[in-house]
Amino acid sequence: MTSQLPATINSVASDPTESRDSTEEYSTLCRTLRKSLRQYPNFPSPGILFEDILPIFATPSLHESLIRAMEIHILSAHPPSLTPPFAGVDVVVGLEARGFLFGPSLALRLGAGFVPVRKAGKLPGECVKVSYEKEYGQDWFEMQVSGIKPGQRVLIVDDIIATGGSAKAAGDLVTKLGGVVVEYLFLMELDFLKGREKLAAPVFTLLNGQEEGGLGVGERDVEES
Ligand SMILES: O=P(O)(O)OC[C@H]1O[C@H](OP(=O)(O)OP(=O)(O)O)[C@H](O)[C@@H]1O
Ligand SMILES: Nc1ncnc2[nH]cnc12
Repeated sequence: MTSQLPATINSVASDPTESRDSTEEYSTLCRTLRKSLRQYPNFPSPGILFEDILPIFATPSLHESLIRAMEIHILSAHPPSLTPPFAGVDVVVGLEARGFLFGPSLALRLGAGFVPVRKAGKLPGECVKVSYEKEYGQDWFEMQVSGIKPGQRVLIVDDIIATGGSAKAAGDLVTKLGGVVVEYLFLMELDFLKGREKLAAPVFTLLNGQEEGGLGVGERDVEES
C-alpha cells in the first residue's frame, strides 16, 4: 500500500468540520519522529542492528506526534462512513510488548476498542494460540477468544516489521476469531527482510522514506554497543 494521502482530510479528533492540510502536517510529524530514533548494533544478539523507539515515549510532544501521524493516516485510509461497514476500524490489536505503548492511545483517538496479542501463558480464559518465528528467535502468541467478534474490522499495530513472523501470527489469530484485518500499521520496516510479503492485508509503515524530506537510515543516532 502506498502512503498517498489526500491534500485535505477532515479530522474527527476535535472538530469534525475542521479541515487541515494533513499531508503537510503528516510529513512534518514523520520527519520529527524519524530524527528521534536510536540504533544499537549487536543487540539483542550479534549481527542485529536494534531499532529503538523508546525515545518517542520519553518526550510528550514526540508521543503526541506519533499518535497524530497514525491517526491522520488511518482517517485517510479507513474513514468512518454513513453506510456499512460504518466504522473504519472497530478494534486496534497491539502486539506485545511495543505495540502496547501506542495501540491503546490510537484506539481511543479512533473510537475503537483495544485488544492485546500476548506472549503465551499471560492471558486468562479461553485463548487461541499460534507459534511463530521472528528476526531473532521463535515464540508463541495468544489472544482471548472474547477479544474479537466475527466481522469486526481490525487494525493490527506494532513498532516494527522485520521478518513479518510476529505480524503474520497476530493476523492468523484475528482471522481464527472471525475478524477482518483491514491493515497492518507499523512505525518502521526493515524492508530488506521482506516481511510484508508474508501478510495478506495492506501494510503501511510511517517511516518508510516516503514522507516528504524524510531522512535516511544513516542519519539516526547510532549508540556504541
Ligand atoms: O517481524 P518480526 O521478525 O516478527 O519482528 C518484529 C517483532 O519483534 C519485536 O518484538 P519482540 O518479539 O522482540 O518482543 P518485545 O516487543 O516484547 O521486545 C518487535 O516489537 C516486533 O513485535
Ligand atoms: N532490528 C530490530 N530492532 C528492533 N526490534 C526488532 N524486532 C525484530 N527485529 C528488530
